[in-house]
Amino acid sequence: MKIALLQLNVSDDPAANLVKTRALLGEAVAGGAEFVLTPEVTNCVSTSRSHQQSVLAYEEDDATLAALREEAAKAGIWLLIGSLGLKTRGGDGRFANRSFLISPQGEIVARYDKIHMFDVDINETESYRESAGYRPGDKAVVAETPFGKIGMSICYDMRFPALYQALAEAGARILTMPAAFSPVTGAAHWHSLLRARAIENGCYVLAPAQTGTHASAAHITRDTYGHSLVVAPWGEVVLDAGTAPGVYFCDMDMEECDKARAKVPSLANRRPFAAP
Ligand SMILES: O=C(O)CNC(=O)[C@H](CS)NC(=O)CCC(=O)C(=O)O
Repeated sequence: MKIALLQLNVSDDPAANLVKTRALLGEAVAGGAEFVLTPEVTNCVSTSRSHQQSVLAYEEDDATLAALREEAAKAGIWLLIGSLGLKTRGGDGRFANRSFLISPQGEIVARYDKIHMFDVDINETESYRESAGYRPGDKAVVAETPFGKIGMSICYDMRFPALYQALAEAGARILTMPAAFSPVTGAAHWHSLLRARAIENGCYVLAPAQTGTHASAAHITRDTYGHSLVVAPWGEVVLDAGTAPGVYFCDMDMEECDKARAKVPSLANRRPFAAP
């Protein structure tokens, strides 16, 4: 089947970002994609909690979610909205970093809240405290589609292989890893992490990414790595989008999962062991 990854360079203005995302989604549909994926925080890249408070919405009011559901239904495609920053109720006021799988009827088939928060000091000038703004999820999610089960994750999750083992054990054959990756860690780790997750689980890895320098009304600049990637279950990188925003098409053949798993049945060969 033909899939398309949207590589985005969004700002912290959700309305403007929706215009861009819709245009690229239109190109993906015109190009024949049956499954389209967008990056992490498709609606808003921002590190300012006060700015997010003023522009983000609750799930039921979110204009990006409503519009993209409508587009998926109109086009009759599957759509993974890599994630949206959303307000949440009943907690401590932090946002959710939530991924959505949308059916060709425009229905929400599954939602997943990012579990692992990027609380990291990369160097003297670059540190992140994702958990200051976002409330982590605590539930792994596998979604059913006619072309195979999808194990959902987001960005920093990709560094925690136990999550993917659980997803693969639950039947996932596709692992989605939408991202807004740091350029420093991206150059060092991105391809290796994604290829490892594909190989060890015999799964397709689909990783649509944010790219470039993100404009911000709050004047806090942020750069992301780009390189939206598709890795086949045997570990080959079958798509690397480089750094330009745009629509990137790729073929996905689910028989490749069976072939890879037949060659090296590491999922089936797993063994229990006592803790060291
Ligand atoms: O903050 C937002 O708006 C949305 N969230 C993100 O962009 C998150 C947290 S800062 N980014 C990552 O997880 C990058 C992980 C990464 O770069 C690595 O694992 O090396």
